[in-house]
Amino acid sequence: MASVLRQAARLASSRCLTQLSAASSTSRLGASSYNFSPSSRNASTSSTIKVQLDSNTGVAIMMFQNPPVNSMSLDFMTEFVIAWDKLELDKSCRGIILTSALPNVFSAGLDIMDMYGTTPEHRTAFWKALQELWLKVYGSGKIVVAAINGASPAGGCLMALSCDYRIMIDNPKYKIGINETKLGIVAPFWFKDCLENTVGYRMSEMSVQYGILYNSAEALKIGLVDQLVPEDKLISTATETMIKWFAIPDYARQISKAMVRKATMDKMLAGREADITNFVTFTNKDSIQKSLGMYMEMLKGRKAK
Ligand SMILES: CCC/C=C/C(=O)SCCNC(=O)CCNC(=O)[C@H](O)C(C)(C)COP(=O)([O-])OP(=O)([O-])OC[C@H]1O[C@@H](n2cnc3c(N)ncnc32)[C@H](O)[C@@H]1OP(=O)([O-])[O-]
Repeated sequence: MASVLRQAARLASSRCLTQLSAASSTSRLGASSYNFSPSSRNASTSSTIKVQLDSNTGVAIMMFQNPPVNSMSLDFMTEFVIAWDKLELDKSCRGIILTSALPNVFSAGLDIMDMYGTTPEHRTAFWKALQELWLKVYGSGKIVVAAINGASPAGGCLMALSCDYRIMIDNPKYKIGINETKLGIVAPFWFKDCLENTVGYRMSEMSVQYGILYNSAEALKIGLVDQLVPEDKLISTATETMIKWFAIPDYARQISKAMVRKATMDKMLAGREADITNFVTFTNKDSIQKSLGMYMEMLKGRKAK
């Protein structure tokens, strides 16, 4: 317990855990009384991340708008982390909903063009940015809900897995999963750990090897998402869910969250440098560059058909 408390304190001092006063409890709110617009303010400063914070409810909605498919480029991830840090520092924000401002896609995962034909220096910066983003989201003391409104493969799935609760639009055309092997590449251990922590060992073993993308109903069945809703109910359900979570005292919930996530966080923090080296060495290989190039061709060709 002492080490968990230390970790919670460390996260707090590194701004991952935000100390929120019990006085900010939203017991004055009920899901039915939720009304976003009057008190919401646009807290966005970036071109690819739009943030709307309702200071009455404490709910922030962070929308990805990096057309065409919200791929996680170095620029996108840098802007994400800047926007995230602002929310972490904002004491009026108690929870964050991650969603997409684009139709049909939550996020297409890592931007393949950042991995294909780029220098090792660029890929080092790219991977560091991804680690940073993940550490912030996974280690956050705020309540984080993914409102998955479209396709969410690979890095998009990781982003959803890093949240506390996942709500997906009930539509079989939207797929989610860790599909890296289908591209001829390997998801790092922390992608696998997040999946395993969520759906269990056997399901992860199958998923990561076969690179399975699950439709919404399948994702619910294996526990990869927690709830399915019609499209027009996605944000209202995410907000109502958040408000229910607000009823739990923050401090107790934050320490419990840090305790549950500690082993996964520690593994990454201890292996960060090695993980970067692994990624850069792996993506230096001609065979991997060839696979990435072929995959990009396939994506572009699919569109041409
Ligand atoms: C080793 C480390 C671990 C790796 C983790 C990862 O996340 S690896 C990533 C694993 N990710 C995947 O496997 C997902 C691959 N993507 C998809 O499956 C689909 O794009 C979709 C289902 C997300 C959306 O379908 P849709 O029919 O709505 O859209 P569309 O298909 O027509 O594409 C529109 C444009 O976007 C382009 N583009 C797309 N994705 C990426 C990308 N990641 N990056 C860059 N660009 C991408 C696509 O080429 C096209 O460009 P164009 O021709 O306009 O210049």
